[in-house]
Amino acid sequence: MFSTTPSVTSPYEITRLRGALLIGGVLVSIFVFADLILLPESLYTAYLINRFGLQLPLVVFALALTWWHKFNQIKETLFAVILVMFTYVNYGFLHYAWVTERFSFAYEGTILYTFYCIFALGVPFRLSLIAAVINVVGFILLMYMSPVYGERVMLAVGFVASSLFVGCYARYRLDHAMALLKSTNARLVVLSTRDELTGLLNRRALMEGAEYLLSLCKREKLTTGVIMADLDDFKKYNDAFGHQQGDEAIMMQAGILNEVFQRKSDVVGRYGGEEFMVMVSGLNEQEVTQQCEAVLNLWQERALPHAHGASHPVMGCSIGAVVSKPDVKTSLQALISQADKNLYEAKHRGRQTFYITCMPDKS
Ligand SMILES: Nc1nc2c(ncn2[C@@H]2O[C@H](COP(=O)(O)OP(=O)(O)OP(=O)(O)O)[C@@H](O)[C@H]2O)c(=O)[nH]1
Repeated sequence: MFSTTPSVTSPYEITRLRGALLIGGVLVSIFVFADLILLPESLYTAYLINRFGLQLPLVVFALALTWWHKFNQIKETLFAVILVMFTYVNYGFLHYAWVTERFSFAYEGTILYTFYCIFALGVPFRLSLIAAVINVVGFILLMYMSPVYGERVMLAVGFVASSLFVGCYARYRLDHAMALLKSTNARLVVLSTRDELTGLLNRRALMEGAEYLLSLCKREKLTTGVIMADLDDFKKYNDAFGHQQGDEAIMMQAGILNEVFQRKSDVVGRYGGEEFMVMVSGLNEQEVTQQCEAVLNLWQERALPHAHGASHPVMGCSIGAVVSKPDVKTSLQALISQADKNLYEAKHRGRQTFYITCMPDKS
């Protein structure tokens, strides 16, 4: 049956990630100039190898992978792995600078990398936490091997550990808010497109779906059928058995329509009150006739006793249908109006029957 669920826009997300990776590469390069001012010249070669030979290629590698068809499936894990590798490459230089020159290279990059991967590249909470734990353990081991910051070692460890975990917690809150937003959105889509009683499309979504199917039929040169079904003597039924039981008959009608019109492309909805509309595609008059008969037969099988004084002893419906080979001028309103006329003809012919015509009329 026709669905109105919106699809995910991943091409935009990929473009955004490419932009974020490019900015990441530019940031690394800018920091190179800032760092070179502070570093002793003897460390230049090691530093440049570390940045341009190891860190930057990691960014380029991630950027190249964005063109891979499986990138979407691996991107979160990839960015988490890159975060750890990036950080450990930096630890390598920190260690080297200390061992060779007793130079205390800054540790703040560790925090910046984590924030960049978590927020700009979107590494989710669990992977962020795993990466943070690995990076904090690495930092503690590094401080154990080379006390780069002297008596401020504990302060550095505390600062790195708390910053990384604050980042992870913020990611957790963000993931939670996003999940809530997603489920609320999905709920809103259901509320705005579905009829509460029957679960079928409501009038607005029905019209949208029907317009869409009609334009598809025009483009693909397919026939289209509009079927209007209206419960018979429903006022009498309501008066005799009450509104609640009346609602159950309406739900029964929805169930019957769902049973008969099962194709994904079928547009099935509640037109209003006890009137329903279905739009089908690619079927000829004979096939639509069979579907109308199937609906009436299923009502007969249900054998739901009708109110005293109704035109038939059991509940059923009348159906008006129209089949058309639409052209550019064919409008949905014209099809509905013809199906409605046919419905009243079916009512006029004694109810629990159908009346079908073709548009334009073949006779
Ligand atoms: N229980 C219930 N009744 C509804 C609902 N929507 C509309 N109705 C009732 O459906 C009845 C429709 O009555 P009419 O338009 O006179 O049609 P009818 O009695 O079915 O007569 P025919 O269509 O000529 O066979 C009204 O009494 C409405 O109150 C609903 O959601 N639940």
